[in-house]
Amino acid sequence: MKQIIIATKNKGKAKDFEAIFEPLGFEVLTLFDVAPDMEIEETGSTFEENAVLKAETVANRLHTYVIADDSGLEIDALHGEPGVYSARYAGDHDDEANMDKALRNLEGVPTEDRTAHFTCCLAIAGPDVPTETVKGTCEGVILTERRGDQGFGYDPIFYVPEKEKTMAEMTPAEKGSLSHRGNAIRKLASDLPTWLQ
Ligand SMILES: O=c1[nH]c(=O)c2ncn([C@@H]3O[C@H](COP(=O)(O)OP(=O)(O)OP(=O)(O)O)[C@@H](O)[C@H]3O)c2[nH]1
Ligand SMILES: [Mg+2]
Repeated sequence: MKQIIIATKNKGKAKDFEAIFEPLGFEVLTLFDVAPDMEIEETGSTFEENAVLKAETVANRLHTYVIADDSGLEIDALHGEPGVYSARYAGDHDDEANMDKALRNLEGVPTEDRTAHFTCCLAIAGPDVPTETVKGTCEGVILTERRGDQGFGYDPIFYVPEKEKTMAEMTPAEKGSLSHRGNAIRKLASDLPTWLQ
């Protein structure tokens, strides 16, 4: 089976990648498999800068092709917060505290003003090629309480009107069919055969 390395330590993200790449015949490896000691400080101020930083750091270390994902939630009524700080909004990778903070900051905001979107920037870096990036987005509405137990991050409060479900009420495959990550991967997919032999 072909292997693809995702420069992530987020197990929820890894599951999202597996739901999309496994049906295409790829085994998904993460930093836990290939470089568990690596901690990359995300010093960029945009999703793109952080995705490139993560992909190039790991590609330089391993001398092979690597994909990195930098992503986050932007809430319109909060002027784009939490944005690049999504993982560390209230506590470092504390999904429950992060959701509580978003809900608190949106208290009293009516449904029609609770619009938000997820963005996913993917960077693919390799030893002898310029790094490429692609972006995918997904539009939704922030609920007032959690619904569903799938996914990760803000999925239980991110409602997708077309599906009448939160992302946490979808299977991994259904989330992948419309998510910011799925949309970014589909843009990248046409390049994959030449990048990853
Ligand atoms: O509900 C969600 N559904 C998603 O599909 C999703 N995608 C991103 N996010 C949020 O944005 C942060 C990314 O930050 P991030 O790109 O730095 O990743 P991370 O730090 O979690 O892992 P790594 O890949 O850097 O190792 C994550 O932690 C989450 O809070 C999501 N929340
Ligand atoms: Mg991170």
